[in-house]
Amino acid sequence: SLISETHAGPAVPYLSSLNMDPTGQKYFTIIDYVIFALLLVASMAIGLYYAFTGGRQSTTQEFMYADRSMKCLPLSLSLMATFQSAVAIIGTPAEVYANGTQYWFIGCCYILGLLIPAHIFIPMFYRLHLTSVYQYLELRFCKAVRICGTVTFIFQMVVYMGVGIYTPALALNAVTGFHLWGAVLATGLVCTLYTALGGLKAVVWTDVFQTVVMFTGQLAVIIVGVHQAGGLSDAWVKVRDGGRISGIDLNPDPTVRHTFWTLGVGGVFLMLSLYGVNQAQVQRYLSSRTEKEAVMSCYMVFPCLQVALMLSCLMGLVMFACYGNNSPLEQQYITSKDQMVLYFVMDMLQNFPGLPGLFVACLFSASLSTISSAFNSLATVTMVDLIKPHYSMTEARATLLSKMLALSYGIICVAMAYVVHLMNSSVLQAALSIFGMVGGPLLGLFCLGIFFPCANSIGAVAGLAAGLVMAFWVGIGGFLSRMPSSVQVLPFNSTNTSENITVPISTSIPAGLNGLYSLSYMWYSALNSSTVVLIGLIISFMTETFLPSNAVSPVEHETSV
Ligand SMILES: CC(C)(CO)[C@@H](O)C(=O)NCCC(=O)O
Ligand code: NA
Repeated sequence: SLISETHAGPAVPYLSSLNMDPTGQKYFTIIDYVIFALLLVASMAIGLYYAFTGGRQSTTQEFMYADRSMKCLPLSLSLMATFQSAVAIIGTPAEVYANGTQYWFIGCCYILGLLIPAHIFIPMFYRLHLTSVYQYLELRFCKAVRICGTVTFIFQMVVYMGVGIYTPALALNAVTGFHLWGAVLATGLVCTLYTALGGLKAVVWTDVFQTVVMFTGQLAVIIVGVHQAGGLSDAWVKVRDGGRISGIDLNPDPTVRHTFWTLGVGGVFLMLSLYGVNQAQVQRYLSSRTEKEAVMSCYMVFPCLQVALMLSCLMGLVMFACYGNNSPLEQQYITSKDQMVLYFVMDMLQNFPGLPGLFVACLFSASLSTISSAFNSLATVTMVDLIKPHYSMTEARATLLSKMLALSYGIICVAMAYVVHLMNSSVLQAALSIFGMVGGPLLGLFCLGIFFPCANSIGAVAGLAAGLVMAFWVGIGGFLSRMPSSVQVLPFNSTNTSENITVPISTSIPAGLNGLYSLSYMWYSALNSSTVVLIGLIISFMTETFLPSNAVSPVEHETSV
């Protein structure tokens, strides 16, 4: 069976430190399993519904772009759900518990991070009537640049999918003994099936359903948690006295992980790469009935994201109100920060049968909605950018092939989960770093094309390559140089967060390379996209000057806009 109720001893070594109640109260009850199963069944049912209604997914237009007939409300929920996975649900509360509400200021970057896509990227892409966002790169530069863009995107989403599917399964396994690979396979299978059968319509409508489950689960845990902490005012006093309510940190030092500048300004570039030029999102904009509706759906993402952010930050505060500085991590009931939330849920909600199940459904909803969007967008770009230009085929065959591609990406996703299993990092920072390291250069490539008419194809390819090299150099260099401290347990026992900050300050003005390596991961998008633009411009200038002009052949720039 997929779900085992007993622990596999040696496969999960840290379970011995879990201090399991001998009566087994931290295990799932049958109601919890039923609720989890219901989530999978309902998602599957939505997929089947769209497989057998409408055009029955018989054209690529329907499979990839929902016949370009979507309305703004479902689209906005789906846009939010795409990059809101179990990573955010688990990672944000753990971050807020340990370091206070500073991370909440990331909400500031949503303003420009959505206004710019709504008024610059969406109108342009929508009017070009693109089949994939990378087609723009061919219109602006040449086919080679398009293929580079597509391959970079595939890489980004495949890695991200691995993190997305593995995170909830791992946390669940560590805290409840829920079978790790059973959970990975169950979600991978269900998600692949409804995506391959129901196309974008199924993906969007399951996203809507899953968003509701996600918000409900979080809200339920917060309400019960506040009750357990002794009510609202008691909870507030505890988090305030524990120093978890952070004021705005205006420290301009770009190496400090979370300040107003890294989150509010660095975050804008992150948002642009996700909500401006990422195929998963652009596909949704392109599938709306009108351009106005596409812009509206982008606007509507703002309140949805704020609600999601608020719920996950509140969860961290409630956790602090319940545990104070006696974190389960410190007590060694768990082994990593990412297990905190589930431990909290299992610990506090024991007497509320069904609630742990609802929260697990919430976690998996968050991940299913992310992975399904990834499958669909990956199948789309592989078909439209890599296969169709080279092989002519009938519509029926193209649709069948797209469905097969969605299935294949499902298998790749499970394989990636295994790769992530071999690595070990804080999931929230890992996911946001991937966005910055691979999404950042892609953002730079689009900006080079859109804002700099003088850039040419050679410059674009060279710029993208330089951006990716910079990304991996700084990203991996930073990861390795932080290795020792990232393994250490954070100082939970200090009562004041400002004490946590003063420790590293003495060594925080490193020279040369170390300075670059200690750059906050929130600046990765900005750094890498600027690198692409800068190198792209320099190389364009050099090739225009030193090569005969017909050697670079820049294509007419956006004549149709
Ligand atoms: C990407 C943002 C900042 C905005 O959508 C947020 O949803 C987030 O922190 N996501 C983390 C990655 C994830 O949840 O998979
Ligand atoms: Na999601």
